[in-house]
Amino acid sequence: MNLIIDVGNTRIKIAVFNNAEIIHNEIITTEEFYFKALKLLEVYSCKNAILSSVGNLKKSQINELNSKINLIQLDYISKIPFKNCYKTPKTLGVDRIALVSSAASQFPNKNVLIIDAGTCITYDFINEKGYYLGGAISPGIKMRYQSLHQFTKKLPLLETKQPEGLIGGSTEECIHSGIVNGVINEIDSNIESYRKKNKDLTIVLTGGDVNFLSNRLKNGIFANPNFLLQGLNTILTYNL
Ligand SMILES: Nc1ncnc2c1ncn2[C@@H]1O[C@H](COP(=O)(O)OP(=O)(O)OP(=O)(O)O)[C@@H](O)[C@H]1O
Ligand SMILES: CC(C)(CO)[C@@H](O)C(=O)NCCC(=O)O
Ligand SMILES: [K+]
Repeated sequence: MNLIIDVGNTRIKIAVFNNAEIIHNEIITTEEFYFKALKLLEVYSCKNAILSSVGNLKKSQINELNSKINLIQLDYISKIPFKNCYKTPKTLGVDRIALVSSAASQFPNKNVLIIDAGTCITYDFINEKGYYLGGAISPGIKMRYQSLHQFTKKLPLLETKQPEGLIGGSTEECIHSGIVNGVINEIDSNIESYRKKNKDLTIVLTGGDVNFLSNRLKNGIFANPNFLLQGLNTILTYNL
């Protein structure tokens, strides 16, 4: 059994894999981290673990866990199942390394565009030769709501909501239209651009907003909320 930990910018996800199958999956807080990890180690008698962090987790918390189990901390020197052509490999987010590893293992010899709609929306492209070329980073849905509120005097902080239509008839409707229609147009139009350049393109959508977005986007997309966790499990297996 493998223990898989994904420390995102907003939330920590912890999972247990039996070979390629997820048998436990939950979202935890920073405070719960050590207790929950230890508990899962024992309950499932995990032998190996991997941790990817782009967020806040204290070094001491990681060291504590490291003393209990063989823990791989994903970084830019970890062994990965693709060729990294990013111009600044040292600054590439480890979450993106995990997503691309997932694509390399689940869709070998395919052009794959991975869209992770989380705190940020990231686009990552790996070609059929297994070369990772990069992609794009833009603000996530929640971040867009927060920034409109934070950087203006008059705009309220709203929860994500499907807009009634294109033309917002009130302050709230205008915000929902601007953000949600904006994100959907951004994603659909990026997909179109990638499709024009790559005839045979596999598209994967993941991240905290996957459910909100998947039926609002144009067709032909694999929605998989566990794509990043699966990538971490792939890297762990690859490094043992
Ligand atoms: N219960 C929730 N708490 C926070 N965000 C949520 C929740 N449910 C859905 N979301 C959405 O998920 C997004 C955050 O995604 P996710 O949980 O993947 O972020 P994360 O843990 O920071 O991971 P990453 O850093 O990889 O994006 C937010 O934009 C928000 O709209
Ligand atoms: C882009 C985020 C914030 C998405 O979680 C993360 O992957 C990150 O911190 N990346 C570092 C910059 C880069 O990937 O080039
Ligand atoms: K993300």
